[in-house]
Amino acid sequence: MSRLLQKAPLISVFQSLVGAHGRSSSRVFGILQNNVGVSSCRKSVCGFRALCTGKDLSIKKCVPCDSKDLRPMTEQAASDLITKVDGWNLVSEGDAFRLKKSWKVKTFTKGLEMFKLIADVAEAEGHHPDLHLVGWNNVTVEIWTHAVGGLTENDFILAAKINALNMQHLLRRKATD
Ligand SMILES: C[C@H](O)[C@H](O)[C@H]1CNC2=NC(N)=NC(=O)C2=N1
Repeated sequence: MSRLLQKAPLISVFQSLVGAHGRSSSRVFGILQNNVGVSSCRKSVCGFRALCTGKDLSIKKCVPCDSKDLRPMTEQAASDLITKVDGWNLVSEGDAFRLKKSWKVKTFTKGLEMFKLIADVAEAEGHHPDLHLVGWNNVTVEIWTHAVGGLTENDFILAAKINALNMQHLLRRKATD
């Protein structure tokens, strides 16, 4: 491998790496720098952390929240990832961020059925949301990583898996439907 690197001058490797993005190298580094810690589940590649794309969030696995390299992600990283989980909002509680999404369910018991579906995913992932059922048919789910007091990729994985659940039969049809 080192022989190969000796052949390819570093500058051309670097240009090929950042040129395709159509962005200046500082812009690419800026994005990468802001996203360190976003993909705690990815090994670093040539010193850069590969970025997680939303479409693969729902098939990823949460990492144990007590793993040593887990730390809260930056606001920029969270703002990038929130676009990948449909219907979820980034809300700040004090100086920390959480993910939040609400649904209207058909009945109180269908709200509890929804909790059970979400609980099964949370247990399978070892990562758990806060569940609220208010005014008999208003469900709100909040997710953040308690162990680090902020957001990690685990939270977005759980949100994506919740989005992938078949819950349509539990939900009230929107007025616009
Ligand atoms: C060891 C295990 O990862 C921890 O107990 C888990 C359980 N579920 C969790 N869920 C959430 N949302 N945050 C945590 O820090 C957390 N920790």
